[in-house]
Amino acid sequence: MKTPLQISCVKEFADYGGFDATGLPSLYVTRNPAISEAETIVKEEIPTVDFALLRNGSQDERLKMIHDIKRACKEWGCFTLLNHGMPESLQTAMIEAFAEFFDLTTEEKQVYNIKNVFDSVSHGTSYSLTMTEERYWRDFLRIYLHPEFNSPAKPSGFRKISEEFGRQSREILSELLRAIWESLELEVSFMEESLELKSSNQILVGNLYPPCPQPELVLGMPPHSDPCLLSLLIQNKGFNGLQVLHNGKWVVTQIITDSLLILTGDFLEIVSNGRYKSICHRVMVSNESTRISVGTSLSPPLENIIVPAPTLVEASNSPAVFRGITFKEFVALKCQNISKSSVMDLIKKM
Ligand SMILES: O=C(O)CCC(=O)C(=O)O
Ligand SMILES: [Fe+2]
Repeated sequence: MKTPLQISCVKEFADYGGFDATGLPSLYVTRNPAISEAETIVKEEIPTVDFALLRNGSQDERLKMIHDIKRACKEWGCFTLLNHGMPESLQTAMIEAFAEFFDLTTEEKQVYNIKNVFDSVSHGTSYSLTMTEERYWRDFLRIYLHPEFNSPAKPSGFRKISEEFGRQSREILSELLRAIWESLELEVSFMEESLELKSSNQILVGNLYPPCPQPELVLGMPPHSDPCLLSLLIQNKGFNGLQVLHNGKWVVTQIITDSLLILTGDFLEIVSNGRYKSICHRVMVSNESTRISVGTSLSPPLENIIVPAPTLVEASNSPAVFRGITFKEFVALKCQNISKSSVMDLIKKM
């Protein structure tokens, strides 16, 4: 029989129930309840943006949305997107398809065991690839969807659903990026040329957080920011595990079915020369329900060197805050430096 530590994924570990007798292995203990109690966790409303008004509203309505996006990006780094047009049935089907993948046998999933962050389809556990001492209560399946489409062979419906989910979310994220550009008073052509939005890198991730017997001691994901321009998140009904850091307080997000949650990423911070910061977020887990979240993000093509937008640098009369960097190099750096500030510091110009 396998002992808990020979079991590599949280799902197997939770299904196996080995911790009942042995307690939670110390490597999963990533929270100190005494420190956690001192933290402020609040339920504040995060800003909302109406996508229908951005797309089809009058000129005034559209301008108001650009203004709302600017405020949300500056003051929060996230917003709830309403009237986005993605059918609820497609969101549910995507979550279900990931659930079916996680329910495959260990042998079936093993084919995709992660070896490299750039693997086109990879299954793994915890947060960082470089297996540190700490483990997080999360299994994941990550897929590079665009410019080349990839999919696991099983479950059988996965390919079709992820293709459609990817296409619709890419359209939404691209439109939002254009609006973000406008909010920074940047030429959209700059984005088309230097960021090559048409061949942008789209990644799809499904996260599984099984119930944990001692949720107060673990984290599903540590505080982090996403290495992308912008990401979109949905989750299954039930436990609201995602928290975003806002003015020094952790705010519990409520991802409701008819809305999408949008988060700013590190490359938006780089391109905007620090005007829009990437948002720091973390994930809590429940002792009762299994949480599944699905995120998809747009990033610049792997090999393009991305610099802070020159017009923003000129306009502010101050030098560029960050050096130019490719997505590929940035992700490699990020894998070695989990905390966000250290990675951003590494690429800051002196
Ligand atoms: O599970 C969530 O809500 C967030 C997942 C996340 O932060 C990520 O995949 O980067
Ligand atoms: Fe994230």
